[in-house]
Amino acid sequence: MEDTKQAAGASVPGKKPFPDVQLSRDTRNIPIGKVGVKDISYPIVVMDKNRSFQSTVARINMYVDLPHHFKGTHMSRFVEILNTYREKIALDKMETILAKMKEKLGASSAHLEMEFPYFIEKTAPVSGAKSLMEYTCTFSATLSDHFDFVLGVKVPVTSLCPCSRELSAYGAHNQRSIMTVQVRYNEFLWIEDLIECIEACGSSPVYSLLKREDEKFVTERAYENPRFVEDMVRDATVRLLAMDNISWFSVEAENFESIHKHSAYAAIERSKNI
Ligand SMILES: Nc1nc2c(ncn2[C@@H]2O[C@H](COP(=O)(O)OP(=O)(O)OP(=O)(O)O)[C@@H](O)[C@H]2O)c(=O)[nH]1
Repeated sequence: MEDTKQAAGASVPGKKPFPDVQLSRDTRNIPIGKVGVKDISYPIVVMDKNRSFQSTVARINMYVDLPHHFKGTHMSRFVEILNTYREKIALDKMETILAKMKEKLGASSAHLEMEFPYFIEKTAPVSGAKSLMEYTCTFSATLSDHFDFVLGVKVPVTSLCPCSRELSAYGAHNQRSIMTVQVRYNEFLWIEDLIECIEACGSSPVYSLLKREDEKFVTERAYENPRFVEDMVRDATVRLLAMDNISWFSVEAENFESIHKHSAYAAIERSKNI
């Protein structure tokens, strides 16, 4: 009877009330860890080390937990909350948005994930030609009894195989690799600084624009700097351990092998307990 009353829901004057099916009771006794909306495309603002801020478009996921006795969550409220912050969705709003999600959805935990392209101006190593390069970044935040935030970046690099270089009379196989880094930190960390740290771990950084003199330079630099996936994640670990403000990290390297159909892969995760 109680449930039927609750399920009566909102109404429009003169019309039959809309039943609130989500509020009805579920009897399977199974709570849900994450339920919500996925893949919303939405404008956000990201702090930019050189230009103060940068506007971009994120793919956003928003989830909350759902107690066992409710049939469903209220999907429309996630988007309503997002719309409240419209032009102002940025890193410093994540905890506020999560608190609103918990409040409006009566949840004990809330998750907010954003994946977005971030652009950095790079300078070619010899010609000095400038161009914008896109990096895929992620913000992943959770609010339960405490706030947790993880910054992630996918950094493309060139890797040149040390084994191939040793064995071959000419050249060495080399390929584009993706290094994926995720960090928890105590003091503000620029995306640019994290990218610079990871880019140094491959055989060479990659660029959007290279003239012929640059091409010669990056080809030779990679040859002089061969790297296995193991070298890449170990070098990254040394560098990330030396960054005092980082409390936890995970780093992965995937080399899209040019002599195989599969990739070479390595990963390291460390908590610094600071
Ligand atoms: N919970 C849930 N809702 C879904 C799903 N797929 C679509 N929806 C729809 O999400 C819409 C919005 O639901 P609510 O947020 O409860 O909408 P509402 O009752 O108008 O909003 P409130 O008054 O704030 O509760 C409904 O039309 C649902 O049918 C699903 O898989 N689960």
